[in-house]
Amino acid sequence: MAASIQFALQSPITGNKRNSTTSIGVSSRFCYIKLGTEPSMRWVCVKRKCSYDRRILTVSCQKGVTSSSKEGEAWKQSLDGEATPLSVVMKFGGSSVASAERIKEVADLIISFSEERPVIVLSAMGKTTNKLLLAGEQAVCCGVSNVSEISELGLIKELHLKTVLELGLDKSIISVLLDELEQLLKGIAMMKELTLRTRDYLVSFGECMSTRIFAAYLNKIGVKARQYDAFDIGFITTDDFTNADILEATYPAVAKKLHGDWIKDSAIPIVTGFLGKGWKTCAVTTLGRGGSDLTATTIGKALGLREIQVWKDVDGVLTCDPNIYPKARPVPHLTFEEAAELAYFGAQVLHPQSMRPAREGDIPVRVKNSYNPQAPGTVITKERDMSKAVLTSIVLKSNITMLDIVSTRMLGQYGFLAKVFSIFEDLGISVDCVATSEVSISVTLDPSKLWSRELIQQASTEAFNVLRKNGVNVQMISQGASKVNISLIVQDSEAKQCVPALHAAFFESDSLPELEEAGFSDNGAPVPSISLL
Ligand SMILES: Nc1ncnc2c1ncn2[C@@H]1O[C@H](COP(=O)(O)OP(=O)(O)O)[C@@H](O)[C@H]1O
Ligand SMILES: N[C@@H](CC(=O)OP(=O)(O)O)C(=O)O
Repeated sequence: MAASIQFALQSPITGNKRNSTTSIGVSSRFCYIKLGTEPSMRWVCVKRKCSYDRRILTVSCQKGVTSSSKEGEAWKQSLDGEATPLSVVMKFGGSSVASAERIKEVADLIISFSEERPVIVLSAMGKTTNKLLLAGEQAVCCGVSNVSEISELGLIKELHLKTVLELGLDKSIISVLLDELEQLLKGIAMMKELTLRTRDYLVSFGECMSTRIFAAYLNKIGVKARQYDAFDIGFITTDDFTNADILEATYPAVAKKLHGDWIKDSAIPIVTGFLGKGWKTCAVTTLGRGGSDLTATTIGKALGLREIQVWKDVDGVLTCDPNIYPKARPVPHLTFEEAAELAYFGAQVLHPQSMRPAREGDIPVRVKNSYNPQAPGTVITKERDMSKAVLTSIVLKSNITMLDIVSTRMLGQYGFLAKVFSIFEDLGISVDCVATSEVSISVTLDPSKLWSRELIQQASTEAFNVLRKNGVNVQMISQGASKVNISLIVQDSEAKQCVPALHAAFFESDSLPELEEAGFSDNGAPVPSISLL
């Protein structure tokens, strides 16, 4: 099939239409078009079914979103007209690859899906990322000569070397990285500082080692695999170290590399989660904690895959955090919007940004349990049957700050809210929930979006009743435009008791558990929000 496409592009700025023959590449479901020749113009991804029409495409160009034309050209050459045979991406979190035994189990799981031709994304083994960060903190103050004695460095070495040994692999696959890691820690000790940039480079050792070990193990047992560092295959990000955003240029570059290599010599790609490369600095960046989920959905969208699988240590997305309330149960279906809200409000199970590429590519995300693969898990799609849904899940977010602004000067005035929010903007503080009256505004400060739908009335009334019966004073309620969330703000000291009470009311029997008498401290201290999704 030819993949050269005629598009009449309409400039979003001038409104002028201009004919443009934009040669592009296609993946199995998408095609990418580069708008303009300047590097600052963005890639646009459209559904492949549109790609063979001559049609007007109106697009908005985002400032600051960049793409390299060189990559686009190379990508075009490799993908022209060809659908990728890769079909799913499977991401395994730290808990799924925490030991040699777990790695063997995950390898067996992948082999059992061999007809899928998967791309594998891995996080660092177990709690390695936390240990690397602690080692970095210790290096800042321990002195160069004591770096070898840092306890976390010892634990990291021990875990990885033991794993390599138990899997029957050659330790040379990680020994260079372990030496480099120690050198880096000595550098930190010498400088007596740990910048955000260095922090990202430091934690990257976790994913770099886990993927090398896993690929080597698959090859050893006769399953052809190829290891990739995400920062070397086109994961191009902003330079916001520790919390970088993926840039549009990533999609064609990653698709080109993974698809092209597969076509030349098919081997299961094993990709480092969580990592990218800053587009200006070219340094290693990270996508925020838990960012491997986002790596997986980005690959899913780039290649237009059939499904994105995120394998965890729980039976899917649950009705609440099982660490707070063990009776939490799996939620079988969620929409992208609901899952994103859950994640924004702090449900640790998914990375807050990870739903965006899946939603844009309309690719189902399945959250599964690598310890219990038979469990159906949670399927996240664009739409689901909402006819019986009242409440989906409860998230508790601690230590948010609530600010009450009271001024009689607001009465009958205009522009007051605008002034307040411009101050937050100047300070770079994102506002979470807002409630207003004629003379006051209450805001909670943290990132999120909120909703309203018919059922919200029922859900919020019932939630209020549950909390009132249990003596909890709701300080603020907020529902916003995204239609999938209500937030109730209560005192920190009462928050953990609210979750079982709400869970029992909405997901269990009719009888409600009584909360213990809780002292209300009204001292304006940070309060948590309970988000009811
Ligand atoms: N609503 C929720 N549903 C499922 N898990 C949750 C929820 N809220 C918090 N969690 C926690 O998230 C953990 C899974 O996420 P994460 O640690 O990122 O997994 P992984 O490292 O395997 O990717 C679970 O073990 C659970 O403790
Ligand atoms: N290892 C990184 C990235 C990640 O996604 O981890 P996990 O999948 O284990 O949450 C972290 O701990 O943040």
